Amino acid sequence: MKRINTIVDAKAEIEKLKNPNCAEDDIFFQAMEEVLLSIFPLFKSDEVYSKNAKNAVIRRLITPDRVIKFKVVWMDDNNEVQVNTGYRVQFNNALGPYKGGLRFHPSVNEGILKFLGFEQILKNALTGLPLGGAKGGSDFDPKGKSDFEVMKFCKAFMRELYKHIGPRIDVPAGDIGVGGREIGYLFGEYKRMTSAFEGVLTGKPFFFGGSLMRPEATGYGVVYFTRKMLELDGKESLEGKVCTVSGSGNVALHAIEKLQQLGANPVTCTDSKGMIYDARGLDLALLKELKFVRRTSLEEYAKVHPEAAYTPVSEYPEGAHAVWDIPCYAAFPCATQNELNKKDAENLVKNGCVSVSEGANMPSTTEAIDLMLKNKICLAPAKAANAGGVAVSGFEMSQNAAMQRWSFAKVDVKLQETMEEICENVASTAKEFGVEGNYVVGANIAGFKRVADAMIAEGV
Ligand SMILES: NC(=O)C1=CN([C@@H]2O[C@H](COP(=O)(O)OP(=O)(O)OC[C@H]3O[C@@H](n4cnc5c(N)ncnc54)[C@H](O)[C@@H]3O)[C@@H](O)[C@H]2O)C=CC1
Ligand SMILES: O=C(O)CCC(=O)C(=O)O
Repeated sequence: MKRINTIVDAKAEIEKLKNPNCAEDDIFFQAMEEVLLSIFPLFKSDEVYSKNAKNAVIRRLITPDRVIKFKVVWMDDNNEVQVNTGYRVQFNNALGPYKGGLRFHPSVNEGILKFLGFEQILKNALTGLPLGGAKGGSDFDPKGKSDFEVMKFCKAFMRELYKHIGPRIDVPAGDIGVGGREIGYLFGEYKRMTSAFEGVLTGKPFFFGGSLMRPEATGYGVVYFTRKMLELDGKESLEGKVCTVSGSGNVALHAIEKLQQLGANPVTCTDSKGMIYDARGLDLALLKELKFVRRTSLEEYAKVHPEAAYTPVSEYPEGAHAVWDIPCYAAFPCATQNELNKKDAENLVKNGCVSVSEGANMPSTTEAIDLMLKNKICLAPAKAANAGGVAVSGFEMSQNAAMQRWSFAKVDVKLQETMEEICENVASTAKEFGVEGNYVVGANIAGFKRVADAMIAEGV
């Protein structure tokens, strides 16, 4: 990359990196563009990054070390053969072993995993732990599959993946569609294939090496980050405030749990079919039963609580999402990428929302981010706000390596410290680069600098 003097130079260089023949890469490009444009102040102020083209840090950073793609063949309950595609994108290991989740969802393709892997590099750097960045998964759809089918798929998936991972090489974890159940099946097969009982996956069930609090970590971490961000920005705390949350999976339900513990009132959650709005406050025990045990739709919630409103996705005007139209003090998008668009951001601003904290990876579109920042919403970007999950994964790796088990309280204290340190680091980086209060730029610069310095130090 040539020397970049202006934002126009930066945009022109980024344009050259686009792959016009691959629509799947659009989402990866969205993630990359957000980062590269927002680290522009760094290029202007620090010659190591802007002038030292021999290191080609940007080109090296945006190109995955390798993309592993494999066939997964398994038998369903009718003894029919099923074929899926499996992937692992090992993106960058400048700071430590490749680390990042596995996603099982029909939308999974190489572009989505490249976007998630790229974000993971900078997120992992922000934790301060020795972790590189990776992501993987499959287009397998766990919805409607029996427990036995999920097990057979996981085992077939690991029979290919095990060749490429290891506790000092690459340590996968969960993401959408992959929780404790799936990690348990994957770990069982890894052990069978290698005879090694080692910390090769995180998010394991507690009885064979999982860390206490890993299931809660991402959702709790988002709330800890938000609490600190509001304090630093001199805003009122979350106590007694109405909050809106999207999603109803691992991240969303644990964010709701922590919000309730801090005295806030989370009133919404969503799944791919619709939204629950319960103004009296959500019945979390019921949500956990519906989503973690019965694995069923949110529509069931309204059958138990007819006072709550259920809005199916189909009933809402095109281009906006019902959940972001509910007035709130703080919003927590915790479902999936690009679930909060410009129209949604306008609704949040109109209704006086003070902060938006991204529990999901890249839930806000570029236009939504611009609009929220322009309107002075405190925006906690995913790579900082949801880093609690991978941080506790890092703690799980430490416990496994030392053959130790830490208490829930110990992990909780370390998680709170980590989220507060990330928040302070991001806030002070933004201030240092003249964009005080802009956590998006602060997170991108702070994460990028740590990885880039390691890449420059290791040479080409
Ligand atoms: N599990 C973890 O530790 C971490 C997860 N994340 C991110 O958080 C988000 C949620 O992940 P999890 O809660 O772990 O997954 P999950 O599988 O437990 O739940 C997924 C959630 O996303 C919703 N969802 C999925 N596709 C959707 C769609 N097309 N439209 C609307 N809703 C949809 C589901 O209804 C569900 O609420 C994802 O963006 C994931 O990458 C980020 C950091 C760590
Ligand atoms: O725990 C991990 O290794 C990764 C979690 C993850 O996939 C994420 O942070 O998006």
